[in-house]
Amino acid sequence: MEIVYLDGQKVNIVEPICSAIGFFDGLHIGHMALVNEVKRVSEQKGYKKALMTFDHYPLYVLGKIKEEKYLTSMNDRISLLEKEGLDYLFIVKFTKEVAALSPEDFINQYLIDLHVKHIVCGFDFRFGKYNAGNTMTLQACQQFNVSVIPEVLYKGEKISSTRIRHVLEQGNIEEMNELLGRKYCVSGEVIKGRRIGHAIGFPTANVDYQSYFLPCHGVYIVKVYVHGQGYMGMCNIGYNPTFTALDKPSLEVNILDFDGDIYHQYMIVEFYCLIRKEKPFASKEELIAQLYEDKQKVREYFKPQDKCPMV
Ligand SMILES: Cc1cc2nc3c(=O)[nH]c(=O)nc-3n(C[C@H](O)[C@H](O)[C@H](O)COP(=O)(O)O)c2cc1C
Ligand SMILES: Nc1ncnc2c1ncn2[C@@H]1O[C@H](COP(=O)(O)OP(=O)(O)O)[C@@H](O)[C@H]1O
Repeated sequence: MEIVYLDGQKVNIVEPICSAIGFFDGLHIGHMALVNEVKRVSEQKGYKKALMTFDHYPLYVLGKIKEEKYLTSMNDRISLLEKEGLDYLFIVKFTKEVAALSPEDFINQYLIDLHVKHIVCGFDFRFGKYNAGNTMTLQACQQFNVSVIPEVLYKGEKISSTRIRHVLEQGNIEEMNELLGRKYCVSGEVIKGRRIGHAIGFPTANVDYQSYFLPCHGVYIVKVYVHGQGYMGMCNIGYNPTFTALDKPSLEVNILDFDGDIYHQYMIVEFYCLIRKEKPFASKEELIAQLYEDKQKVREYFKPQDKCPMV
C-alpha cells in the first residue's frame, strides 16, 4: 500500500481510483463495510483500491477541542488497512485552509485531481466549510460515481466512534472487540517509570500511549507483542494511588513468564477483559498479594479449555 500525503501539492497518479473517504478512527465494523465496498467496486471496474483519511480531527484543527484523543493511532490505521490489501492510503494534511474549502473546491482539489472515479462514503458523511457538503453534493458530480453505505447496526443501534468511546469508558472490552471486529489495541514505545515495579517483584513495561483515548482506569487481561512475539500480561491503567499518585495516568503491563530489557522497544497491547478497578492499598504488601491473584486470573483466562465432549 502506497501512503500518499496530500498537502495541496499536485500528485501524479493517473490510474482510475475507487476511494472510501472519512476519518475512520477505530476502523470498526461500520468502517469495514466501506472498505469492503471499495474492494467490490474496484474488482468489478478494474480500479485501484484506496482510502482517504485526515491527519487530524477537524474540530482540533479549528481549535474547538483542546486535546486530540484517538481510538487508533495513524500507525494502527496504516497497518490495519495494509492488511486489507488497499493500493493507496491518502492522508489529507488537515489545516485551517483545508477546513475553509467549499465542498466544490474540496471535490476539485482532492477528488477530481486524483482521478477518483468512484467514491464510497457513509450515509452521514459531511465535508467542506460549515460541513455544507454531504452525500448528495458528491452524487451531483458527473466525474465519479458514489456508493453510500447505510448505517451498520450492533444490537439494534448505529456503530459510531462516539458509541465506541462510551463502551471504552465503561471498560467493556468484550463489547469493544465485537464492535471493532478485532481485538482493541494500544501501542507505543516502552518508557521508563519509577522503578517501583522491580522493587515489588512485578516489573511493568510502561507504554507511551500519546494521543490514545484510553479505557477506564483498571486492571485488564492482555496479550502483548514485542518484535512479533506474543506474551500473556496484566495491564494497569491509572495513577498508582498506593504510592505517591502520578499526575498523568500510566498504562503499564507486567508480562508473564518474561524477563528482559524492552525499554524503547515498540509494544502492542491487545485487550481482552477488565478484571477489577484500580484502588489504593493500605500497604505495598496488600498490593503484592492482589497482584498474585490478578496473575492467577490471567493464567486461567488463557488456559486451554477442555474440549466439550461431542453430543
Ligand atoms: C496488574 C496490575 C495491577 C495494579 N493495580 C494497582 C492498584 O490497584 N493500585 C495501585 O495503586 N497500583 C496498582 N498497580 C500499579 C503499581 O503500583 C505499579 O505497577 C508500580 O507502581 C510500578 O510502577 P513503575 O512501572 O513506575 O515502577 C498495578 C499494577 C499492575 C501491573
Ligand atoms: N516481566 C516483565 N514485565 C514487564 N517488564 C519487564 C519484565 N521483565 C523485565 N522487564 C523490564 O523492566 C522494565 C520495568 O521495570 P520497572 O521496575 O517497573 O521499571 P519502570 O518503573 O521503569 O517501568 C520494563 O520496561 C522492561 O524493560
